[in-house]
Amino acid sequence: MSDLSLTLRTSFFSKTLPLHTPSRSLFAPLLSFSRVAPCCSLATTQRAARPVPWGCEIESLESASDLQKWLSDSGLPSQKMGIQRVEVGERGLVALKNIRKGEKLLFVPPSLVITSDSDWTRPEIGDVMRRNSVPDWPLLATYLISEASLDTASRWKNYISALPRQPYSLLYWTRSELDAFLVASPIRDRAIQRITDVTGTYNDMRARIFSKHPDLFPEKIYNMETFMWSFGILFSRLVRLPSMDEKVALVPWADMLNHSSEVETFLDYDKSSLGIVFTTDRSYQPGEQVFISYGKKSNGELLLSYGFVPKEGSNPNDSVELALSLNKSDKCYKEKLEALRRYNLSDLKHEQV
Ligand SMILES: C[S@@+](CC[C@H](N)C(=O)[O-])C[C@H]1O[C@@H](n2cnc3c(N)ncnc32)[C@H](O)[C@@H]1O
Repeated sequence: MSDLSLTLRTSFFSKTLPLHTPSRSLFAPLLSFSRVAPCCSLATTQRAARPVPWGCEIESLESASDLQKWLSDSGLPSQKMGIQRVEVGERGLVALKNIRKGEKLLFVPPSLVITSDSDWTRPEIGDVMRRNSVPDWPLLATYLISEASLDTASRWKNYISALPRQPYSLLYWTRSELDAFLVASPIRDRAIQRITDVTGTYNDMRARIFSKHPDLFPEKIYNMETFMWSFGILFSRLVRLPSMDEKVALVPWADMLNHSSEVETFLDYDKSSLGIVFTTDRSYQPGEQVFISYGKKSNGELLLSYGFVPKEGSNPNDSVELALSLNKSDKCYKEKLEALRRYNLSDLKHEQV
């Protein structure tokens, strides 16, 4: 494995963005979040990044019908849901017919899913990526940019046109916005770390690959702005599919589903129907928005990866991280330590206090 893949793995190897995996981390509940939620209007006041020349406005439905037509022409079976403007999440999938509890929906065939194994419209770019053992995340980020820049020559044209030109993402927040809105929150440091990781990954890719093949990777197309966009898309839409060997994938159509903390249903590959599905945990009437779960995440985690915060008080998985310390000179040190262990707080770094 080359240095590059090692460096990139350091940044992204442990990154998971499972729409299906409950999180066990605890983060501070950020009261200030609820003032930004649910649509994160801050997204419009970001650093002065040049917008990418593809995708659409985040609430746009213009490209949605083209997307739907292309998907059904390409093998997506007839759907009980359609893309509509919704109150929660700008655009979402809305029931067009009665949907029963326990029903499987979607059935997106693997041929319509983007993974690290997907064919590149320009195979010579994929060859360079493979030769350099680029890990999944930066590989998929580069794949998205490559296919987006090819416009109608890419088979993903209709999908990319329906992606937001600027996804809601903390990647676009300026340092002073992070300082102001995430004051005293651990999410502030994690957001800064994430921005540093994405920036570092782009710089590595540029130094070790892009600059060596300027004909394949012109800076006009492969630059910090397009990388921020593609990572913003990956953070907010990539799923890990347990039944596909934990592969990470972009699943067109399924990625129009918004999150609700009230539902407990996750995307996965269904071996019997050979498609990506989820099973409803409630019934839906025509006109109701259908939701999945992005995982049992706190408000802070949802903001960090998806750029939104649920309505105040609506997330039963919201949680707070409390930093506790225990002093060895405390005369009740032993008893307190035992009590902490009893409540599974044993990862406390009591040795150092
Ligand atoms: C997988 S996409 C879902 C489709 C997206 N609404 C669209 O129009 O492209 C995830 C993004 O949808 C939005 N979203 C999802 N669930 C939401 C919710 N409960 N409240 C507000 N925004 C939500 C956020 O912008 C998030 O980054």
